Amino acid sequence: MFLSVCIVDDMEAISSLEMYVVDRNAEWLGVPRLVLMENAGAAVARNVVGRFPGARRVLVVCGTGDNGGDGYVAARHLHGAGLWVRVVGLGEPREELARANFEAVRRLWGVELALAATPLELLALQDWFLWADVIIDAVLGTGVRGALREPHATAVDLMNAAPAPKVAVDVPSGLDPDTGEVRDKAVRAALTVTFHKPKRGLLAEGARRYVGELVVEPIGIPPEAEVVVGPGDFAYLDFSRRADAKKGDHGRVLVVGGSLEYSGAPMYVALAALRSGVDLAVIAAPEPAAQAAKAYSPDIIAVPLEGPRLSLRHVEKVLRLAEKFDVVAIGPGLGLEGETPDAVKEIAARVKKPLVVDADAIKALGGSPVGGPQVVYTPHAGEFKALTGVEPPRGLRERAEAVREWAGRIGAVILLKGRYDVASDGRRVKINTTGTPAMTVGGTGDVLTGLTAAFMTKTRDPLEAAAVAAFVNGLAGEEAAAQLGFHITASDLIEKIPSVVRRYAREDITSPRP
Ligand SMILES: NC(=O)C1=CN([C@@H]2O[C@H](COP(=O)(O)OP(=O)(O)OC[C@H]3O[C@@H](n4cnc5c(N)ncnc54)[C@H](OP(=O)(O)O)[C@@H]3O)[C@@H](O)[C@H]2O)[C@@H](O)CC1
Ligand SMILES: Nc1ncnc2c1ncn2[C@@H]1O[C@H](COP(=O)(O)OP(=O)(O)O)[C@@H](O)[C@H]1O
Ligand SMILES: [K+]
Repeated sequence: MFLSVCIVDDMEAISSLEMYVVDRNAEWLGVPRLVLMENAGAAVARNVVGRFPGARRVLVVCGTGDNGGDGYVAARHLHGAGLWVRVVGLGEPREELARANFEAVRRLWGVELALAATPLELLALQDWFLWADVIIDAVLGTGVRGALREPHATAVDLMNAAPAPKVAVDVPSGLDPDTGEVRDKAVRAALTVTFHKPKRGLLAEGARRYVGELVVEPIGIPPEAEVVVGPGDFAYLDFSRRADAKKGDHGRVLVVGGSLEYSGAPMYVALAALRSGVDLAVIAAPEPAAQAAKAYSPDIIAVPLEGPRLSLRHVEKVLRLAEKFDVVAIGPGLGLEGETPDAVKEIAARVKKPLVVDADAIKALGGSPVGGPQVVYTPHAGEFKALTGVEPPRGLRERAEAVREWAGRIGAVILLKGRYDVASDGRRVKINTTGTPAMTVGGTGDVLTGLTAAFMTKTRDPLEAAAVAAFVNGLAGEEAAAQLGFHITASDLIEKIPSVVRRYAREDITSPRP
């Protein structure tokens, strides 16, 4: 199966953030989150009946988030299996999924449901905790933040004080799902039923006394959700702004590109970066391209490099300039004449900034690619061959394996563009499925470079920056093509970038800390 190549072995632990991303991307692939919740709750019910066959009386303690939602689903299934079920809710859920399952339980006259939003109200239900043969802990899961507040803390105390074995939903409440640490207290479960993959904290040293026996239950997340780029991946990018922000806080991109023959490519990169939400996009280009950029748009600042093409005599100036930027994109429109390849090599080797290497710069570096934790190559198939010496395989499985292998060898991120874009950092693989054949028009790769550089100012994870850039680029192309058919230009993509990003990114304005 193709995707087994890309998926880390299924007992691999994941973080709560990775779980959130997979969950949202499964939804984008068409698996409703309510289905995931139903499968999760049903898995809990199945394990309760399976592991405690003598149990008749079950108490389910539900928080106000989706962990609680799972609890309400489990309550309904256990009730349906003929057990005597009582439910304590620590407040009415706000989220629609948990709310839907809360409402479903509330209407079942055979299930006793009590709401307890304060420690006192919980203590009034103490006999329910003593009544139960099994207690299901559906208070907090991967959404836990910080020290336990009330009435959650009292709920944990009451559960731990009760003699009945506890079954934790996804994560024992109070345990940090990523580190396994317990800040003040946590449910000591006999059994933890976690979903899809174990959260890293469940396997941590010392977590066992809270986790008890661990069961990992599939909940219907397709393997593609592990590798596809989707709305969940925006969680890696920070688009928020502080009310007291100043120019440059939100990213400065330097584009090293252009030549006597080509002036448009670096402009596309700079304009795409600006539309992606950076504060400054500056082009360092040979004079003809710099003049063209200045003439074309007041949004672009162009620093002229004298002569018709990038040469060794420009290297020091470009390196000095780069110090004032967050990310450097090099390649579009440079050409490969004269000293340009050597100048590219020199700049790539010495620039101390996150770097996006595209187009002619990939060819210039071909034989001796530069690696680095913040280096991203964005080749199409021909440039991939120039970079690695091998044709990218045609099959998606083989393509993903080749990109992962070469990203590992070079020690950089490679985003191989095509019908499906395949990105890897040598370990993880991301596959972008958005886009349209209308995008074979010139310049769409430059737009992708601008998006990638811009997003690298929003995260420390260059693989995610490149993956989300490909996702946005493809959707921008789809939206432009929906209007214009196969007559789109790269400029049409740039115009669509803001609305695509705003659909998925959280663009909060955070009030500055006093
Ligand atoms: N992702 C998936 O694929 C699937 C996920 N699923 C399930 O969703 C769970 C994650 O749900 P989730 O994100 O709603 O978080 P969850 O753990 O319910 O807690 C949020 C609530 O707790 C509260 N709260 C937080 N910290 C607190 C504290 N210290 N002390 C007190 N309260 C605190 C917080 O309140 P707030 O901070 O918002 O005021 C909020 O109300 C996951 O573990 C799994 O079980 C399944 O359906 C299957 C598919
Ligand atoms: N046939 C296609 N279907 C969907 N998207 C495509 C297709 N061809 C290219 N793209 C997209 O167009 C963008 C540029 O790709 P490509 O044309 O290979 O680069 P360049 O413009 O550098 O030659 C990428 O985002 C890629 O995903
Ligand atoms: K829990």
